[in-house]
Amino acid sequence: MADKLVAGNWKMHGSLAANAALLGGLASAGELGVSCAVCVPYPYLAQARQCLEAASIVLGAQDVSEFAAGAYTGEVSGAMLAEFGCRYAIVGHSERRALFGEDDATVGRKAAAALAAELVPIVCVGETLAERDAGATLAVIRRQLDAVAAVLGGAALARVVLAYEPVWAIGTGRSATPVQVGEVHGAIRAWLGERCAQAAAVPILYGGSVKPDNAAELFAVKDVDGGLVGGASLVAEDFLAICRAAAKAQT
Ligand SMILES: O=C(CO)COP(=O)(O)O
Repeated sequence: MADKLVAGNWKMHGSLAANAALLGGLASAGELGVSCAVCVPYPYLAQARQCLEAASIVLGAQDVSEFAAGAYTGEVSGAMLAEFGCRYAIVGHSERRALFGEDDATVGRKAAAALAAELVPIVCVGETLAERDAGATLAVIRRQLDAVAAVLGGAALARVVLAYEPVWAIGTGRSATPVQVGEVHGAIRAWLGERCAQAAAVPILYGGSVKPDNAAELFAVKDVDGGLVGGASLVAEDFLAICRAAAKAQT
């Protein structure tokens, strides 16, 4: 079985001083026994790269432009991120969808742009509470995934990471239950199986209030290949505890 992947999403948090302490804590942890990434704000990529040079933790960005280059003020291309040592780029995070108007098609184009720059897109999908209450969870996720597949095609799905992040579980302290997570991850795996020969090898992460005290039970769920961690990734001991829980779940 491939290593689980734990990716921290710092969101718009940090400062040079705070990052130095956090990254120093991560770097001093030694071998984690799991694949691990931190997705930091753009200006801190160079700092994170330097601090994590000797560590096995890799870098990611939290977004990427759908465009390769040109007159797109404020945008950052995949090639730029690759130059700064990024391996991953989160695309379609629910905060980008809800607060910055990214629609399903845009998310698909961003995933394609990441792949074109040889980055691995971490494609986020997830339902709102209203959608869950209306019984629309799987339909919403299928719609979001279909839009990505429409741009990428089936074969390229083998090169992405998917992340199920129920919107109602993000930053709320209310994680989805293992049963809820298992149902959606199973549906995503089945969706992959209809499109991609390597469906079993595509990592499907869970995100939404992953903490040290619930990580083990979430990572034990079938088809959960790791986590996308927000708030807890800002505290070195918490993030490392989550990584250790993932490593343990592999064995
Ligand atoms: O949005 C998330 C990761 O991308 C999850 O955030 P929290 O872990 O803070 O709930």
